[in-house]
Amino acid sequence: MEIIAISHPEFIPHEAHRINALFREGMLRLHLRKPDGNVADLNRLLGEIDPEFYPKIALHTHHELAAQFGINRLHFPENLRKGTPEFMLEKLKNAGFKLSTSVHDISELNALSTAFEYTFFGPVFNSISKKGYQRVIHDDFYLKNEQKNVKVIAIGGIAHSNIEKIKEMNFDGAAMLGAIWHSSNFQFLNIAGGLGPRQLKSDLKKIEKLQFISSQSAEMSHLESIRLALEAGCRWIQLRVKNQEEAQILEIATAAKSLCDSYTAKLIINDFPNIARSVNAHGLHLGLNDMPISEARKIVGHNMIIGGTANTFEDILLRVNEGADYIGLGPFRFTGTKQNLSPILGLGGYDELMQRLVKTNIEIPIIAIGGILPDDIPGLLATGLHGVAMSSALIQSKEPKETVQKLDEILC
Ligand SMILES: Cc1ncc(COP(=O)(O)OP(=O)(O)O)c(N)n1
Ligand SMILES: Cc1nc(C(=O)O)sc1CCOP(=O)(O)O
Ligand SMILES: [Mg+2]
Repeated sequence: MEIIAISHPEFIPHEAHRINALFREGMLRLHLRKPDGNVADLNRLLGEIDPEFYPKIALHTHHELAAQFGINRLHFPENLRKGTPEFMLEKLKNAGFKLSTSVHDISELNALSTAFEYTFFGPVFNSISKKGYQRVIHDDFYLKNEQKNVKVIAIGGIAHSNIEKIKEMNFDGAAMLGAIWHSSNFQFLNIAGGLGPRQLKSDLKKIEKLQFISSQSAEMSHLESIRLALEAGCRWIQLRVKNQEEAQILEIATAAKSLCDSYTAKLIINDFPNIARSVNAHGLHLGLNDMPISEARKIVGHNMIIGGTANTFEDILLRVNEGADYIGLGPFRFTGTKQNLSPILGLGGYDELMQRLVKTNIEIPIIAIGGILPDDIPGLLATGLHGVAMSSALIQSKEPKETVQKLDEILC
């Protein structure tokens, strides 16, 4: 059963990053349908969508943009189909385009050109998004195979609650609009959940709420700091080595990986995508001055977690658009652990940024970082963030095990 998403008919705030996020969560196809949208606005929106998703996008209007963006899916709304000669459709198909169309009268289904890969048919239920758009079939409808010339995708009023019904009616798939964009959340995730990629994501890409950042001092090496954190109970370790040759960092990372493996903890490598890949780390963390996340993705692949640093709302949007799996947002207060700190956020800064995320429906785990002490955590969690990353407070704790136990209780 194919699930196809249809864009909101108007241009909506932060649309590109919502679309990027939906694709990353497992959306397999998006029909970009902006009936009144002009070519400049559509061009701008496409420019903001991650190019890796262009093969999954079908254009309803302004087909002339397909060549510019390397898009090979074209949709022919009913009127456009009726005005396009068969030989043109065949020519497009033979040139490698995948064509789709829309039908509202059931008798037209088996007369459709086989140049089309599939057609939308509906509304099968009363539409959620178009008021007064009433269904054209009854509850006991069954689509016979001999009625179809091409695959038939049900459209109109599709939601989580009726998707099973669509299967029973023998449709080949379902297209959703209102259930995605009229929800206050990324409803698609709930509906598409369990279809594959999202399941994979939830298992492999779980972000721990307590993250330890390694550090080196006259008293303690990176590996010793990692052992201290592991023995205390931390299960998410970020190796953050500064001012050393890459070959030496690789050596430390290799030892850190076997140490983490022996405690079944996750190792995240700071700054170095190639080292993260070489040691088969669980994740990679990149700052705003490091390699862009989209480039690092090409090195480490899609299954490795990539976290990105942010200090402002604009940084967060950038990280979401780049495909970050979590965001390290900081600094909370001054810390000597990192040089050249960004402006300090304080509790007020987290509160304001978290509220903006809720208002714009952006969902991504946010990890607070920078000079955090155990007593800061309840206040930080109350802003809605996911967890915290700490270095000095754990290393300097007189009783690291008790401290981690206390932190786990607060964070769980
Ligand atoms: C969880 C987490 N958040 C932020 C950072 C900072 O990364 P970056 O901005 O690249 O700075 P350096 O750590 O490289 O100095 C982090 N490491 N982890
Ligand atoms: C690595 C790092 N990044 C920060 C940022 O604000 O981006 S603050 C920071 C240091 C975290 O260590 P501690 O808990 O000792 O302050
Ligand atoms: Mg960095």
